[in-house]
Amino acid sequence: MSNPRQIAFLALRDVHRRGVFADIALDKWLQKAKQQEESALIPSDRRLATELVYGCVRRMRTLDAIIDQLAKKKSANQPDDLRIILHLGLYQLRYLSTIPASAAVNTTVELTKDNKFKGLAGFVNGLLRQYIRLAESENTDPLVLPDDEISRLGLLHSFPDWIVANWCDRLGVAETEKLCTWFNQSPTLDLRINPLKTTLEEVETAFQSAGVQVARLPHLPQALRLCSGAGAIENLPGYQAGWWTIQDSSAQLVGSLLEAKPGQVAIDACAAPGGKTTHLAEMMGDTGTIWACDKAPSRLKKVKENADRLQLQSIQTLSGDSRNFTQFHQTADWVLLDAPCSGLGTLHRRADARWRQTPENIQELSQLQGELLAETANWVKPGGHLVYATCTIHPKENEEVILGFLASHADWEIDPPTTDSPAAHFAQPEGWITVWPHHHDMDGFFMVRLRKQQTE
Ligand SMILES: C[S@@+](CC[C@H](N)C(=O)[O-])C[C@H]1O[C@@H](n2cnc3c(N)ncnc32)[C@H](O)[C@@H]1O
Repeated sequence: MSNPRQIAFLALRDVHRRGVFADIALDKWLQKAKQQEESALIPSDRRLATELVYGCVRRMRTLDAIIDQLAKKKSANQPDDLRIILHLGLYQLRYLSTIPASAAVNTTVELTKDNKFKGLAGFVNGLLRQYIRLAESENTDPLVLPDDEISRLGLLHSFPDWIVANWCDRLGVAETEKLCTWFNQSPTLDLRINPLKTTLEEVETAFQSAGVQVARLPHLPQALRLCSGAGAIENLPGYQAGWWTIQDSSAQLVGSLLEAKPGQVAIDACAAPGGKTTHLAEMMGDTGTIWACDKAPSRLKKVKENADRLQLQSIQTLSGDSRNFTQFHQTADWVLLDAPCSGLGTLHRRADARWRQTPENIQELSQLQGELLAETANWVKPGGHLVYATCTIHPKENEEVILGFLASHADWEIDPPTTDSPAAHFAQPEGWITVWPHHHDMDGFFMVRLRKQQTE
C-alpha cells in the first residue's frame, strides 16, 4: 500500500468510525504501509498523507458545509466512507495549490472505485467538478457563508461556534479571524537549550553544520526555532547528549516564572512528560529536591526517560492524584501546577482537539483545576511561590480559577514577573500572562505566579 491518499482514507476512517486520535491513526497506517512494502513511503508521499489526514480533520466543518451546498444529500446523510472520500477530494481542491485540480479529481474518483463505491464514482466526479466550475467561473468562493459573524468565521475557518463566540467576546471579530487563521497553520518546533551541557551558540553552530536552519526567538534566551524540515528529532545534533529538549517557547516562559535557586525544594504537581520539571532541574543546577508528580504512571516514565537523556539526577517521581499528597504540606519553596486543561491554546498541534472539547468539558476541567490549585497551594511554605499554567486560552480555566482561589485565600497574592525576566515582556496589568498565538507566534498559554505571605 503505497498510495498516500488510500493511507489517508484508512486513517480518517479510524478517526471517524472509532474515535481514534488523528496522529495515532495516521501513524498506524503509515507503519502498516511500511511493513507491507518493506520500505517506508517516499518522503513526499508521507508528507501528503500527513497533510491530508490533519487537514481533513481540521477543516471538517468547512468541507461538510461545501458538501451540504453542492449535493442533494447533506454530508451527515452520506455514507461515512463516501463523506471521507469527498473530504479528501475537496480538501485538495480548496487547500492544496500544489496539486492540479485534474489530479485531485482523478485520484479521488479512483479512491471511490477502490473503496466499494464504484457506482458513485460519477457522483463524486460531478461534485468535485462542480466545485471547480463555481470557483473558476464566478471567481468567488463556492462556499456560501452566513451573515452572522460567529457562524461565518466558524464555517469558513472550521471551528465550532462556541469556541469562536468565546474568542469574539474577548478579541472582537477581526482579531478572532487572525487567531483562527493562525490555528490552521502547521505547528513549529522550538528547542530549549540545556545550560548544564551546552550553550545556545554551540547548538546553533552544530545545527548549521548539519544543514538545519534555526532562529533565535525574541525574549527567550534559551530558545531556538527549527526553520527547515529537520527529519527525525533523535538524529539531530546534541539530542543523545542531552543538549536540548523540544519545548514550545510559551512553555519555556512558564519555566522562566519559576525562579527556583539551587538547593531549594520544588514540586511539579502535574509533571508528565517532564518538559517543565527538567527545565526546573536545569535552572536549579540539578541540585536540591525536585518532585515530579503525576496521576498517570505510564506518562511519569517519560519524565524519567527525559531526565536520563538530559543527565539530570535531582528529579524524583511520585504517581497519584495530586489532590491527595498531604505529605507535601508546607514543604516547598516552589510549586508548579501545569494543570490538565482543554488545550484550546494548542489547536494547531492537535488537529481533532477542536471537535473533542465542549463547554461542559471546560466546566469540569475548571472544577478540577480549582481543586488542584487549592490543594497544591498547601504544599507551599510561607513566603514561597506557586506558578499556575495551562495551554488553554479559555478564561474559565485561567482567570476565573485564579480569581476564585484568591477570593478564598487571603494570604496569597499575584507576584508579577520581575522586570529582568523574559516573562515581563508578556505580562498584563493584572500580573498574569495570556499568550495569544496570533500576537506572539507561540502556543496559546496562560500563566501566573502567586506568592504565599510570610507568617508574622
Ligand atoms: C499539561 S500536562 C503536564 C505537562 C508537563 N507539565 C510538561 O511540561 O511536560 C497535565 C498532566 O496532568 C496530569 N494530571 C491530570 N490530573 C491529575 C491529577 N489529579 N493529579 C496529578 N496529575 C494529574 C496528566 O496526567 C498530565 O500528564
